[in-house]
This record gives sequence, C-alpha cells and structure tokens, in this order.
Amino acid sequence: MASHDEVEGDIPPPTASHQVPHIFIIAGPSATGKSTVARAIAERFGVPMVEGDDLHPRENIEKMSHGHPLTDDDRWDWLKTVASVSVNSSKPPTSPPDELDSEQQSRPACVTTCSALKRKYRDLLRSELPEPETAILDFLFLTASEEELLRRIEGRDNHFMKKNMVRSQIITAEVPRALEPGTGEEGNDGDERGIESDCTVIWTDNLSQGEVAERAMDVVRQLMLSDIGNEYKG
Ligand SMILES: Nc1ncnc2c1ncn2[C@@H]1O[C@H](COP(=O)(O)OP(=O)(O)O)[C@@H](O)[C@H]1O
Ligand SMILES: O=C(O)[C@H](O)[C@@H](O)[C@H](O)[C@H](O)COP(=O)(O)O
Repeated sequence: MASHDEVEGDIPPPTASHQVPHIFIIAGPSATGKSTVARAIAERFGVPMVEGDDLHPRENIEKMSHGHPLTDDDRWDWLKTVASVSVNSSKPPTSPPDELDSEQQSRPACVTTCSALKRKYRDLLRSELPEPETAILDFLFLTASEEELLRRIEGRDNHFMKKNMVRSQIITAEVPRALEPGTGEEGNDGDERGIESDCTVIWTDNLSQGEVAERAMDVVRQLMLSDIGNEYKG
C-alpha cells in the first residue's frame, strides 16, 4: 500500500497528454467485505490499494471504537482526503486484463475502500473527482443483512469497529439504485431517487469471499475495458 505522506495533497490539474486515473471505490457498511474485495482486486490487476480506514483522523477512530456513529461533519474532510489520496496513489496496472488495448493498459488505476454510505457522500466524491477531466470514478457497493454483518464483525479480530456499530451503519446506508453490469437494466430496487449508474451493487449474504471477489473483479475488468466507466446520470 502507498505511504499516505507521499500521496496526500492537491489533486494534480489535468494536462492534454495526461490519462486521468480510474478510481474504483469499494463501498458499503462495516464488515461487508470491502477490504477483502479490494485486496483481491489489487492483487489480481496489480493496482495500488488505498484503505479508507487509514485516512480517518484519530478522533473519528476513537469515536467509532467507543460505539458512537460518525456525523456528516466527521466524514466530510475524510471523504476529500480519500479522493485526493486515491488519485495521487494511482498507477498503471502491472497485470492488466489481456483484452485491454495499450492505451487502456497504461491508464493509472487505484482501488479504494471507503464506506461512502450516503448518496451525498458519493456525490461529494463525484464533485471532488469530476469526470472526465480529473478521474473516471466507479463504485462497487457491497451490502449484507444485519444478521450477517453481526456474524462477520464478531468473527473479525483486532478491529476498532465492534458489533454495537452495525445497526447505525445499516440505518445510515443508502444502497444505490444501480444498473446491472453489462445489461443497462436496472438491477435492484434500492434508493428511490435517480439511478446511480456509476455504481454496481453486490448483495453478499449468500456469496463466499471468493465468489464476491470474482464478481467484483469481473466488474472491474469490464469497466477498465469500457474506458469511460459507467456514466453517472445524477
Ligand atoms: N462474503 C463473505 N462471506 C463471509 N465472510 C466474509 C465475506 N467477506 C468478508 N468476510 C469476512 O468478514 C469480515 C469483514 O470483512 P472485511 O473485508 O474486513 O470488511 P470491511 O472492510 O467492509 O469492514 C472479515 O473477517 C472477512 O474475512
Ligand atoms: O462512514 C463510516 O461510518 C465509517 O467509514 C465506517 O463505515 C467504516 O466502515 C469504518 O471505518 C469501519 O471500518 P470497516 O469498514 O473496515 O469495518
């Protein structure tokens, strides 16, 4: 993982010859499997991984470890840092999918874990990383039932997030209304507002870690190939 000291700071201005990076945000409530999936994607394609949890200020971690949910204000600057660190960490994949052409293979990319629970948080990331001049941004939003998240969080050692936070994470989460990858069809009946077509939702309850990772890698492969990601229609 890149050192954050090297990559924090302003997002570089676009230049004519510069390929904007493709940023894949692995989103969803605590314990849905974001880090597990992001690691698999980073290893498979040889792209840098940014762990959003590592970018929280100490006060946020302390708050969550004492069982207090974060507020919008607590998350705002953190989300901006997630955006800039992701762009500044991006590098061309060392093991790109074979089907990519040479220009696609050299496009910098980065896989980032970041809860991005509410639509307005995803909108903030979109406005920090406007397409097409700053980045191509796509979200893979993982979700699972409360019972399953409680099971997973109990089975995870040495983590500041405990089971008393699962309820608030579920209540806060606004599962995006998204398109089914590759079909252009609406794939779920999540949020009642407009479709977030730069989001792919994966319900993970009945899928093993390996199955979720396979599905996520397939989506990333398709998005790298499509070059422009899924367009967000707002
Ligand atoms: N699909 C899955 N099925 C069962 N357990 C899973 C699955 N994905 C992740 N886990 C387990 O659940 C726990 C939380 O996963 P993690 O990747 O840390 O989630 P997050 O980064 O979203 O908090 C870990 O112990 C992980 O091994
Ligand atoms: O917005 C939030 O409330 C937090 O970002 C939260 O969703 C995040 O998940 C924690 O940082 C816990 O870390 P894990 O996701 O690794 O459990």
